[in-house]
Amino acid sequence: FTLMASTNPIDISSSDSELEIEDDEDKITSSLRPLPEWAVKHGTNSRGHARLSQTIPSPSQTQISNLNPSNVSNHAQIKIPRHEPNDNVKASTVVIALDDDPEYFTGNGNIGQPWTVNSRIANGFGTDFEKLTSQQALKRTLPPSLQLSGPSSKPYILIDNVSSNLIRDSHGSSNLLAGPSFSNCQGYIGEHYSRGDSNEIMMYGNTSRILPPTLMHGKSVNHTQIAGPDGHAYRAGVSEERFSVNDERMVYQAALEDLNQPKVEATFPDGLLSVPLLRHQKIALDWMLQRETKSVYCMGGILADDQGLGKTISMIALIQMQKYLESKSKSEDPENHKTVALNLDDDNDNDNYNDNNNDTDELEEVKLKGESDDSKSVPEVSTSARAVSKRRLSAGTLVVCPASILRQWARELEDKVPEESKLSVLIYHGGSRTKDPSEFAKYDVVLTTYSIITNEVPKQPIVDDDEIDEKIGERYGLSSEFSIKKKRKRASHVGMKMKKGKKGIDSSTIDPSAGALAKPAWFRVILDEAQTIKNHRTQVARACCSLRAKRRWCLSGTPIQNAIDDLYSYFRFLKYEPYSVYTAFCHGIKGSIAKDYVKGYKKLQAILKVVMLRRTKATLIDGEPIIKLPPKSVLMSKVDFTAEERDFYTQLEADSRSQFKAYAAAGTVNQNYANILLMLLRLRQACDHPLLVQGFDSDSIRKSDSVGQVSVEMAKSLPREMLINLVNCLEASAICLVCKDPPDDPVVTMCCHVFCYQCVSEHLTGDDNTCPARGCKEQLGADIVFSRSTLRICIADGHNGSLVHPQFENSVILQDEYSSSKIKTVIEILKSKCLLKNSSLESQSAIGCSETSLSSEQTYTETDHSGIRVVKRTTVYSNSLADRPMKAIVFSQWTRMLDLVEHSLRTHSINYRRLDGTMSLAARDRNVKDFNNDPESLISCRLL
Ligand SMILES: Nc1ncnc2c1ncn2[C@@H]1O[C@H](COP(=O)(O)OP(=O)(O)OP(=O)(O)O)[C@@H](O)[C@H]1O
Repeated sequence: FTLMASTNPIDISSSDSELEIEDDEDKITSSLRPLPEWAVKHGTNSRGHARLSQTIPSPSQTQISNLNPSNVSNHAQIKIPRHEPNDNVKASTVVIALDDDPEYFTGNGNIGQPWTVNSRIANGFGTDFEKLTSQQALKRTLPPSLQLSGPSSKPYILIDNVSSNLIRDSHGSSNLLAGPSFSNCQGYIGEHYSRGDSNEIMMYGNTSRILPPTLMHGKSVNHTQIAGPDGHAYRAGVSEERFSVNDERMVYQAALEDLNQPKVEATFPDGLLSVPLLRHQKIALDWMLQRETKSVYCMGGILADDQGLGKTISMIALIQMQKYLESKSKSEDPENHKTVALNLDDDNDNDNYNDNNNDTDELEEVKLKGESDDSKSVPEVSTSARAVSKRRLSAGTLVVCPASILRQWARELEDKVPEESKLSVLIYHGGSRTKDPSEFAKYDVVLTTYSIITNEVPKQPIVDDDEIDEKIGERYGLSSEFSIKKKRKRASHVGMKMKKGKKGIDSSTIDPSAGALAKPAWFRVILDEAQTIKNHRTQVARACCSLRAKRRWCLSGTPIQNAIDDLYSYFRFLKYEPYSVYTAFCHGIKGSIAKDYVKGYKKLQAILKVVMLRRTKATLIDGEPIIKLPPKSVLMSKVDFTAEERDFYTQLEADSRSQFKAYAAAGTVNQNYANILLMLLRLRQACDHPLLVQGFDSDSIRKSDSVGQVSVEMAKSLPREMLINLVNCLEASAICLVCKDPPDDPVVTMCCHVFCYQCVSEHLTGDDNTCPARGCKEQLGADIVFSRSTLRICIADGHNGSLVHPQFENSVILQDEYSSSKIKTVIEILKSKCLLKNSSLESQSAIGCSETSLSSEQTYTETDHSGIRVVKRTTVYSNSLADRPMKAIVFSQWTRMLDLVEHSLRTHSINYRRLDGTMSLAARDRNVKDFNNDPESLISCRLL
């Protein structure tokens, strides 16, 4: 994902599907959004009520006023600008956020970094992690009566007693390692929401708002200081939530930040990458090379740099460097090279299994270098007699990532590696992917997704046995060492059994159902967005742990999202002994923290130090921030309704109130929980554009849905209770029952099982039409698989009263062509911030102004107090944004809103590209490329 000189966001709030009840609910909570009195007061469900009251800062009066037409929250948020360390930087970017969704500012993901524009952004709201969070949130909030129906849905993330209290933030998730961004976002949210302002477009620009010091870039923010136990510096950025000296999160965060960072930079030969590595990336490279070559066991680790610091490019540098060193050592000493280099049979994976496994020979093909016609730089396999006798299939580097960033990896490999040292890359994805594992040997890098790994690789067993061991151990006072030995014994027993009986863990080479990916011994496996495997009990985590690899890496900007347990899954994948054994992890880490958290976290710090490298944007190297970004400014614009829009909103609110009262009078609030959330959602939609509130016809459903018309027709014919039941099933289920990942494009079957649409679609058209849920024998068809939007729209259509009031039926504000107040404001901002500036730039270039360099490396010498001369280097970035063109990103939560914004963009001849979750990977990729590279476009708005 290509950097732009700076980026200003415009947010209209968006997710991939319409009418996101659970997102709405989640945001209500996460943003401390005031709720209307009628929704709060009657929140009779104890869980829901508790949660609501927790999140509402002041009681009813304020809440009511905030839903009054004059105070309706109608924000659009604009972030302005940051630029990246990229010489190719072409433009500045405005991010406009319509719909007041503070998730953009939670430091969670790339949205908080407008300068990293890539297809991940599309993922930010539509898929995996965010979805999971909101689904969980909804699940927690839904009354039991709404959760009973459908298949039992286990919570996806199990939070242990030890850690959940320690690290949950006010959103109930993540951010443990978020460093200053965590504090920033708390501060920001506190500041923003405590003011109770409304009807605003929020804009991040160079002006207006005085930001807390922690938000100011360019200031040398001392990270440890922010996290430090005295709390002073921290307080500057935190207005809503204050931490006591003894707050464990602070202790933990300080412990982690205090890790002694390595400082040695690798010497990276010219010509291997087309861009120079930044200093922190060279340091990462050196550290990774050390881990891969000097470490006796666990050859790899966790690169946990903050989002956007260039983990991908650091990894590509590692791959290139290893290839370079290999060819160098080969040319210098060909004989020695043969026997020493890269003996994949030393695979540290599955120790007990890999030795002497002659059983597998007959099932394996061999692709030793030299036997291949196309002997591109396949990692070399030792030609030692032992290795040859074992005849194991080998392959290069496997990168596993979410589907949404697969193309981005490919693009980075393409763009950042010059022609003369190109890496051969295979994208292992899609129905027509090869079934021949020997194909992998032809490529330096194979890119694939977590879903495919889950489908193709046999899973390791769940570690529950260990837990039993642990309990027994505790009961009888056995030491953790004893338990570990016991576990090892048990593991070797399993290994023996596998050798003989061909069953048990990692039967990849003997399990006929194992797919191609499970067959080779990989030279290196990289898990990008490794938090995907944070729950070690999930199939995806167990499948990743079964991959056979010599070197293993986890990349994650948020390595701990929920609990210390998250780390266990990485340790298990990395084979980081002894903590890769659950008992050792529990005794050695969780137990220590439970006993004395200060000491416990210090210990964890030391344990992590070995395998984890983490830097944030505020990390200093030799007193200098590792990356210098221009300040991010936030500008909030208040948008007034027109008289007609205000009438519309007032009427909608009145209808919603009376509907709610009717539920309350009938004692059916609990049963109508989903409807109540839907009513709140409608009110928010009305702030964007009244048309969003109107029901959609089947055409508009089909336009944004993967399910077909037959499904819509069937849904229309179902009783309302059944539709609600299906919605509940869909929203209570955090994982797809086929791939065991958070569902991508989730659908629910009539038998109440939830899948990714892609996962279940094979069962709609293939030979086997039975439901793929375990034990379910229901026949499936396209007519009984429903998407969320189909269900919600059908529910809403039969829901008199809360939709458009008859008096507005023919109103002009309900026309596609109508440009709502908020859309008008967006266009105004785009014109004033971008078009004006860009046209003046154009005229400058016409009179011969040259583009200034964005960054340059400067070397200078300093004499320290002992008289030693120290050579220092620093990268200087141009602070001037004035000479760069401006690009903009417009977010919305609703794809329908994107349609409406698009309409206005076209009307005003503003060039744009669209990006949303309904688009194919190829289409997304094309649009991202266009957005980044198209010199024609003065402004490209990516609508997410
Ligand atoms: N040395 C460099 N020169 C030029 N561009 C760079 C450099 N390092 C990183 N970038 C660019 O910065 C952007 C962010 O990098 P990257 O995606 O690797 O970050 P990341 O740490 O992997 O982020 P995330 O946690 O979101 O995955 C990319 O567009 C990348 O090409």
